[in-house]
Amino acid sequence: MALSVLSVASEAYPLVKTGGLGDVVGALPAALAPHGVDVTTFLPGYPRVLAALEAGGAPLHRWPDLLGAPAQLLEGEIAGHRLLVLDAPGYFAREGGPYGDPAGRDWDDNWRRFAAFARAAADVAGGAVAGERYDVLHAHDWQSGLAPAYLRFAPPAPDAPRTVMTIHNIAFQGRYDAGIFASLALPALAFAVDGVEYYGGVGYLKAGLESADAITTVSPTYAREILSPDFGMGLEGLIRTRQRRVSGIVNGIDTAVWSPSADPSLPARYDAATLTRRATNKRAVEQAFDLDPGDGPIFCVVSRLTWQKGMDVLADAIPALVERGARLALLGSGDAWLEQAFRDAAERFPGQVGVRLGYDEALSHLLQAGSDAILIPSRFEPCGLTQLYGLAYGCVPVVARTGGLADTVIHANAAALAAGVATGIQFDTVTYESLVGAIALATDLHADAERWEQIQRAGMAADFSWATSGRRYASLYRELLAA
Ligand SMILES: Nc1ncnc2c1ncn2[C@@H]1O[C@H](COP(=O)(O)OP(=O)(O)O[C@H]2O[C@H](CO)[C@@H](O)[C@H](O)[C@H]2O)[C@@H](O)[C@H]1O
Repeated sequence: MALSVLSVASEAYPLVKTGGLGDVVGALPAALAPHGVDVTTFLPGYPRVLAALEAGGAPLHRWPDLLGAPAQLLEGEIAGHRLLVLDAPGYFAREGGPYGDPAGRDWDDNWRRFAAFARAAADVAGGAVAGERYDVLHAHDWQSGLAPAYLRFAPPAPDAPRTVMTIHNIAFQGRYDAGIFASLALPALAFAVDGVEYYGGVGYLKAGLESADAITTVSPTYAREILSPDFGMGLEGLIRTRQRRVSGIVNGIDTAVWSPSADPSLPARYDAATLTRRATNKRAVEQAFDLDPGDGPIFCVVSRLTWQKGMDVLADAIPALVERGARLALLGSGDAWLEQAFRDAAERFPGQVGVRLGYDEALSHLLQAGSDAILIPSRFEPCGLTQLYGLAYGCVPVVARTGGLADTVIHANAAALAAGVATGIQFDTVTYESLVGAIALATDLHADAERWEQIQRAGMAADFSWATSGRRYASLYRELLAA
């Protein structure tokens, strides 16, 4: 019998995406359908999510007072799969992004917005909404972290769903003052070390990790790394005590969106047998980033510009990159001082460094299809998707050996090159020396066209579709139900 899952998240591509979370949540329904799992996605009713719903559908449920504001439940579709939306204008009818105003400042009431969202998700999955029944509630990241806690502290119900909490990014934890607890409508006993209490305040991700039946993160290496203080960011103790319930399931890529042979954003489509067509895309990258035309390698970056992503080290390495005859095309947005550092670099090296600050989905596809290599010097990376897109597009990933980057790229050492299995370049520790060393190695390998093509082809032949990981999530859900 088909198993039903409510996938609860603050983003899902193509309706709302600020990063990898959106990609993964958007891909899960199609990834799980072949394994007999029906996924319904549950999203907050941001203006662009509501705009995508067909007008006129009657609400499935109404909350007169959901932690302080009225709300209703609407139904729609996302990429051919079922979608539920929490329409709560008091919380979500705002200009700006999912988490902050148009200037990028976080909303002051995020704690209440995502508590209300999680409360509603727990109601939907827990049987409080007529007609809705789920075997599993799958919560993603801190914005949904209270949902497993609301279910856990609800009165016992015979067919309560099992719960899964997935960590996409442990750096964002949803940590608030103890003063908000009274407004969360949880029983007093929930404010405890093994409940939602976190270092004297309230922790949303912590609450989910403590309450869920299973914890997953998005690569096996990262699942091990978060047991240590360097990567656990304060949650390592809790994760260690629940270690038996933790697993790492690597993200796949949505091949309906990311296939160079069928990508509508590309001037020239291609596959592993027609790699020479990438030259047309490379010319388009040069134009889009005001780079001098040339045969030397173009390194690209598609990233949030933050400390996590090692962007400060990259900014330092730009002169060395240019000195080796390479060019850089960077698309990203994030911390103001990093944006400024890259603007300065583009001014200092016109024709060699091109920078586009902002978010541009189509341009991110072009960069993967026209650049020679993608630089990912992350200090930590739960899985990473841009290296997977790079592999699929013949844009060779140059990555720090951490988290999912370590799990998905085969380093071009002599043995891997001789065996023809190398798919990219890895380097240890995110320092200036190691990054410049990796850029130098990539530039040298690129100069040997035959060898470079072998690396590109090996990456393109690797399977990062959802086939394997979809099966692993389905088995996890089934194990929880059998337990
Ligand atoms: N300026 C821009 N314009 C257009 N597109 C841009 C962009 N900046 C970034 N993107 C896109 O956003 C996504 C980023 O995904 P990642 O997985 O690389 O990192 P992120 O840290 O957001 O995700 C977190 O969650 C995911 C999902 O689990 C984990 O893979 C990851 O390790 C974890 O940090 C990619 O689709 C990328 O192309």
